[in-house]
Amino acid sequence: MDSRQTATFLSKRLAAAGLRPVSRFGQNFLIDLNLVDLIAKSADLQKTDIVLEIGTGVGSLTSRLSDQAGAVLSVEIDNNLHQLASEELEGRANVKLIHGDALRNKNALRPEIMDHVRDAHARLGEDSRFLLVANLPYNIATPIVSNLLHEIPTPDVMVVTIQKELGDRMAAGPGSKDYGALSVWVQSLCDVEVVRVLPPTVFWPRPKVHSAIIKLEHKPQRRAKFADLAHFHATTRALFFHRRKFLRSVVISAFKGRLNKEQVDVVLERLGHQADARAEQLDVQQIQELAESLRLAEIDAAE
Ligand SMILES: C[S@@+](CC[C@H](N)C(=O)[O-])C[C@H]1O[C@@H](n2cnc3c(N)ncnc32)[C@H](O)[C@@H]1O
Repeated sequence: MDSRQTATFLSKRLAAAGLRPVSRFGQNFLIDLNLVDLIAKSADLQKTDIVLEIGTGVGSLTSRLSDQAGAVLSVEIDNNLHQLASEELEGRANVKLIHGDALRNKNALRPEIMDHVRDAHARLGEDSRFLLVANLPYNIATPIVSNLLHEIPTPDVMVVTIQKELGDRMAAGPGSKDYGALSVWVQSLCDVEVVRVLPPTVFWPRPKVHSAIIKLEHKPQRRAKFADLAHFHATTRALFFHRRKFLRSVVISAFKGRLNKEQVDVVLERLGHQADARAEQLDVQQIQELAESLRLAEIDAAE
């Protein structure tokens, strides 16, 4: 089927069930089946892999994942689509569908998700890989990826279709307008690769923006360097919260009540940051060093 035929098929399939795509749920279905294959292929799936998909839709990517992986867990917020996908995927013993919001709130996943992943790990063996492979709804792509990086097990690989602009932010380096807390957070733990930029025409209905298939490869040796990952993430977000302000005043206000101005100055001077430095000029390693020095200064100050 070419893209037009797939779009027609999908719209008929939904119409037969009395449904139409719901824009608030980011229901832009991938209609170029070669790209559905490219997403699955980029994950290089094996029969011992556990795959999480957020946004089952009508189950087209899910069925490919089920063919190639050991276990697939797919979450869909829309009850109508969840029902359609359940019919579509019936009889696939390695697929578990969950109906509900994949997020408990902006900062946490639905707890059931990781419970299922850990169960699958116990079944398939501790050496099995855990992957996120999904055509993500745009509005929750950042919290899904960011929150998963806090989870244990952390996905070994994430292959996701997201808004291109978000992919640019994940991959950006210092000095670029896209560089920010998300770039630092993601690159501190993963290698980031833009696999393919996708025009709106490969989706039905067409979104207003370009998308991209992004591959994130988790690097456990990078993670092992952090004494307190949650503190690092919170500090990174605070450092980029007021992009135009000087680093010194950003740090002073972010650490108010924890470090006084003199203590902040000691840290900044020791790391060689000038009075007019801004967070966006510091590379990932410099942000890591700054966050860790601030954490240690905070512990000293509390003693
Ligand atoms: C971009 S579509 C992808 C659908 C399908 N996997 C595909 O590739 O064509 C995103 C899907 O995520 C679902 N969704 C949106 N918000 C969600 C949430 N918070 N939790 C779980 N699923 C969600 C939408 O209903 C929609 O089916």
